[in-house]
Amino acid sequence: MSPPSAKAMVEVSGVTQRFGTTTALSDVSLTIASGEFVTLIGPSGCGKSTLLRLVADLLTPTEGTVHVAGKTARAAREAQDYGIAFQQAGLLEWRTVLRNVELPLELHGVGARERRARAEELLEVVGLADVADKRPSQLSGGMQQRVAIARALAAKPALLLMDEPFGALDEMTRERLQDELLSIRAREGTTVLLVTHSVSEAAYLSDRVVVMSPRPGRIAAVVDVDLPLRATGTPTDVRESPEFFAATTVVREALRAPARVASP
Ligand SMILES: Nc1ncnc2c1ncn2[C@@H]1O[C@H](COP(=O)(O)OP(=O)(O)OP(=O)(O)O)[C@@H](O)[C@H]1O
Repeated sequence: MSPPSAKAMVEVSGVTQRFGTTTALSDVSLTIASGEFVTLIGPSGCGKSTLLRLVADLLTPTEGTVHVAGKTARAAREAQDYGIAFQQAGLLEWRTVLRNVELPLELHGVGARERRARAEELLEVVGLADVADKRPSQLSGGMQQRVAIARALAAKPALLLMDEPFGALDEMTRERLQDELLSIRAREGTTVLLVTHSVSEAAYLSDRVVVMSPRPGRIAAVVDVDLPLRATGTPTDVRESPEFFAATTVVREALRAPARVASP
């Protein structure tokens, strides 16, 4: 077995995941470079969440290996090398919204004053400053998801693992948070692995879109996305650019006939 490579943030090698008689993933290998933004897309049940959970060490692969930041997935979890925002927000009901966002900072031993300032800043970013003192159950599903996103970002992790983080949000909030995520990523050099069902979201955010096929889940195609206007244009320029439309077309086609590696 080859050692994990130095510059890879995530290295999944020959992973098969079985649940009883169900093979959720079959021989999946994926390397994500440090600073890369990769999305997983594919039909329901193709194993996207399973792959994310393996990287997060919430599952141990039946076969194969997973390395994160040059360590085993277990060691990376223990070192809290990544932030997680999953479909179920997973907030702690006995803590206020603010104290939920502070949690990863507490675990990293950050002092109370700095913790509070950072959590307040992030609640501002996700547009929830005014509900900082509420309990999670007093918030709508979309608001809870935004708290989970703020919490995932709190400790400025080198790696963000996100499972449909924008799923329950209205279109305007979704686009605003997508842009916020891109600017945080540009600022901090964060590596992101994100699961989505949205072709346009995948094309808009990613350096690479990994298209998965169902039963058993495999990587069917990898689409490189290059949107030159990301560097110089506004979000609207990017969303209306021919390169963006070309990328969404290639991803859509790969989803329909997933059997090749493609580039727009
Ligand atoms: N803990 C588990 N126990 C048994 N089967 C599981 C478990 N987790 C996932 N599966 C099965 O593995 C397969 C892949 O599930 P997974 O949730 O990874 O798919 P997905 O692509 O994320 O789906 P969706 O897009 O609907 O969220 C499915 O057949 C699912 O039923």
